[in-house]
Amino acid sequence: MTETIGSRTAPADEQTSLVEVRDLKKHFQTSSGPLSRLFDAPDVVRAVDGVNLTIREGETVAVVGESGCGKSTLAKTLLKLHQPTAGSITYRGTDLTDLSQSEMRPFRREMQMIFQDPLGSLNPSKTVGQLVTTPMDVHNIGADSRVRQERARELLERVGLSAEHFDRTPEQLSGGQQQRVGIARALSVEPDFLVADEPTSALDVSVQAKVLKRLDTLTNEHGAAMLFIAHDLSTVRHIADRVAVMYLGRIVECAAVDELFGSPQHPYTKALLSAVPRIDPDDRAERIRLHGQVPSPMNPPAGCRFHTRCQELIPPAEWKGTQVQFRMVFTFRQKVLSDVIDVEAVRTQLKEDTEEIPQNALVDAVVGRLFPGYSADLPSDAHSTLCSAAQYIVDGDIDAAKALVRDEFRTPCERDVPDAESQSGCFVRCHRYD
Ligand SMILES: Nc1ncnc2c1ncn2[C@@H]1O[C@H](COP(=O)(O)OP(=O)(O)OP(=O)(O)O)[C@@H](O)[C@H]1O
Repeated sequence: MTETIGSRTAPADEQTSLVEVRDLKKHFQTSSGPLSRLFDAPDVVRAVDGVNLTIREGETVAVVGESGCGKSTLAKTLLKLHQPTAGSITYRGTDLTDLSQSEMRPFRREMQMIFQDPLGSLNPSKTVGQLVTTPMDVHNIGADSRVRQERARELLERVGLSAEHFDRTPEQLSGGQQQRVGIARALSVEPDFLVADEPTSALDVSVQAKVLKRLDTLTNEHGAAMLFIAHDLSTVRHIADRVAVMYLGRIVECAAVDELFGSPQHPYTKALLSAVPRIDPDDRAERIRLHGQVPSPMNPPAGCRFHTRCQELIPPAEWKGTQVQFRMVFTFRQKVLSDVIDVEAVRTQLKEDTEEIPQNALVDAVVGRLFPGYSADLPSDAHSTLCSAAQYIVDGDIDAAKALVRDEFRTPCERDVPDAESQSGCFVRCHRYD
């Protein structure tokens, strides 16, 4: 494995680090995957698989990525709501990794979480007032219950609720109001570190911006650092200082927010950004469509995990065509490897046009189904590999087809894991930046 670093410029104002996450892994054992059904052994879901992240005092770091990439697992593991499989979590210089739940208690006040589903995270039998005062009771904040109630009222007002909400139960509130209670409750114990897991995704679009603004203002006023989890980049632009882009259990790029939006480096970040709606027509970039599906975290691709979908996939040194052509033959390879072709369906369709199908017409049709372009423009040796693989498929020898394309269309991106480590907390994990 090579150690390759793509460093980005550090933010100007270096601050003391509050949370340090090093090579953090959280794997789940499950018995629902194909291997476990076959061999009666648990499959391993590599939900978080080698995350390095530094969060500084008072800083907001956003983690963004598609559904299932491991954001929530990262958030929960970081707070020790899940026990890490490997790696370390350090908070203000204390290694939390192996602390028991009781040893974690002193840190629970300082590290608070705001959940995605506000109602699910609020005890329905308590009033709003009780929900905000209870954490203060537990952690002994404020001289007596009168002071705590006073503080709860003040906080509820600051999140935009009024005295009339104080005696209601969560179910009597709207989603936006419930999430405001969640924010007030988390802030009531004066945390230094907040983890907000998609705090507005369950809310109406009309209230999302208001709740976010409130969360941002209050976190800044309290001087708390925040890890903010979001699906899409547009949500985080105005709230984050730094953004970490996550893909299949790993962070692929981390940069100061303006740098990430102004000059994204990782091909995955570029693709995510191209999907962000822009108001200014001059600012609109062409949408980058990624290839194929997100692979399973039970069986992630070797090397760079993004290579199977990457639009900037690196061709091997001996490749004679263009990068775009290599990307196309690689798509052909991926389709062969994942058994997407049904030769009988191709045969049936050809039969609609002609009774007697010439052998090479069937091979050409299979190539046409699997290759996303005009294959005759390819370098001749690549074109003949495509035809040979299609011939194997037509002959029913799918293993030979797979072996051929696997050998002939290799990319350096699948060889090594692009690694990243930087003092600044900003990096790109991509072989293009080796
Ligand atoms: N307790 C669990 N047991 C088994 N697999 C799990 C468990 N929790 C999460 N996973 C799996 O781990 C992977 C990452 O899930 P996670 O919820 O962390 O992703 P996410 O990026 O937060 O997704 P979303 O944006 O949809 O919330 C998924 O494949 C998920 O199915």
